Amino acid sequence: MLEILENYRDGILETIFGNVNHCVVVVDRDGFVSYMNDSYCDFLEVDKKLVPGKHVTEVIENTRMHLVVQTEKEEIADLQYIRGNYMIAHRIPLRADGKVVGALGMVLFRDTEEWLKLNSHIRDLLLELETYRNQMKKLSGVSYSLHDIVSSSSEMHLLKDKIKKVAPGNVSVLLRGESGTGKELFAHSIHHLSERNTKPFVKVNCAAIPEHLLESELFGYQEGAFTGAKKGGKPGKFQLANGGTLFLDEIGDMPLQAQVKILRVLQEGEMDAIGSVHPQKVDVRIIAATNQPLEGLIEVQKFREDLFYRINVVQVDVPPLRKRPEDLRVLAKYLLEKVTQLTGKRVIDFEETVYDCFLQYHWPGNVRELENVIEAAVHLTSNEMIELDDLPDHIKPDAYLLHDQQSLKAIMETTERQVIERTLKKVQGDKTKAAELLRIGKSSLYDKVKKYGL
Ligand SMILES: Nc1ncnc2c1ncn2[C@@H]1O[C@H](COP(=O)(O)OP(=O)(O)OP(=O)(O)O)[C@@H](O)[C@H]1O
Repeated sequence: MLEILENYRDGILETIFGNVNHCVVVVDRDGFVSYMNDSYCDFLEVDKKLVPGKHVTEVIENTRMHLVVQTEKEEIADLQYIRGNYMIAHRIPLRADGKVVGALGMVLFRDTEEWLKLNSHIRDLLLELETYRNQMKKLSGVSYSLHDIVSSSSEMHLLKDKIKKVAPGNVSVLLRGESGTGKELFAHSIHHLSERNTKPFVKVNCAAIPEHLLESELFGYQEGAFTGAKKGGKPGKFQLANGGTLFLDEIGDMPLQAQVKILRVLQEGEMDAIGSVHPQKVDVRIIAATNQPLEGLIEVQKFREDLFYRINVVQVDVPPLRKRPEDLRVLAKYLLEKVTQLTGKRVIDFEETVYDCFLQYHWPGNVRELENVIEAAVHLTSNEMIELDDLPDHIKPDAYLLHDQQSLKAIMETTERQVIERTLKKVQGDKTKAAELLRIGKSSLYDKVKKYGL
């Protein structure tokens, strides 16, 4: 057996994988393609002879093969956004002599349509499930699950794994991260994956409710509690969420008085509606979110330390978009499809220069800002491909050159820095590849990386 494998390795690989309908790819330890079968080459429309030796990220859109070699963890039946649709793929680390030497990737279904066709017998089931899911969303107020969180970065992958682990329990979760990073999507997903998912998911935006109304919003009131109180009283968000999950968004803006009351509910499981003399039992799971440094608010006595420890049982940090450039392409495509479906306008993709521009911009408003930029571009463009001209000026790389009165040397250096930074991001920090792409010597690239502190 060993002899056959050693002498006829390529022939055997080709016989096993070459004749199957599935797409198969093998990469080495550094993520360079060692083998790709005919089905995969045909699907990607690439020349089979040119593929070996290329980095897998250059050949396969949104691939995670190079990451699987690093994480050494298999990914089974993962959804991967490619050529305008989701395909279903396995990625398995290849081990030899106790270490990972590469990875094997197999596409089980090239798109979700193929999956549905091949599985006509479960199609009805899927449709039925979808109907129930929609009904449940309406009943419980949940509109997103982990599947709706589009990403291809390892940071988000790890985060989703963490969510899957903490969701089933009853522990309080504190979601931290800049505005627009997707904290609310994670809150929905936690509820969706918990045993409480048939019960309500209720959101309170602590920053949007005026301070004097917050308490009655949270705890409700009894009839006649104050002048102007509604007949029959009004239930608060805690009562509405009973048995389910209460999502306290922007918890850093919660007034101190309301914080004391919330703490009591969390500690004793009971609350008082305004004007009521009898405490009421409530059972809610708390998920809180903030983009403020709560520790700083504790120091200036705007946030209670005891409440902080109660809600911060598990902390989930959602990274800003600029720290996960691998997500930009998949997110941009996903959001483009979302926007075009709503507007009905046919726009199919972005020019490569637009993706480059997205990579160099720092996205202070994160995914929400990306969505707004794409929405505006779809409205402005007259083409099927979004071009640089369709983007707002402030995110374009040359906006700096047009608006700033600086010396030519300073402008050239800024441009050089941006180009190097962008190229390094594109090749995941591989300096040899970056030097090749920029057609400069490796030592020259090292000097510039040092000079600009990249
Ligand atoms: N990974 C993602 N995949 C798909 N859509 C996303 C993703 N992340 C964010 N979004 C979208 O971006 C927008 C902002 O997300 P969300 O409201 O969850 O952010 P947030 O962190 O809660 O913001 P804020 O702190 O301002 O409340 C929403 O329209 C959401 O659907």
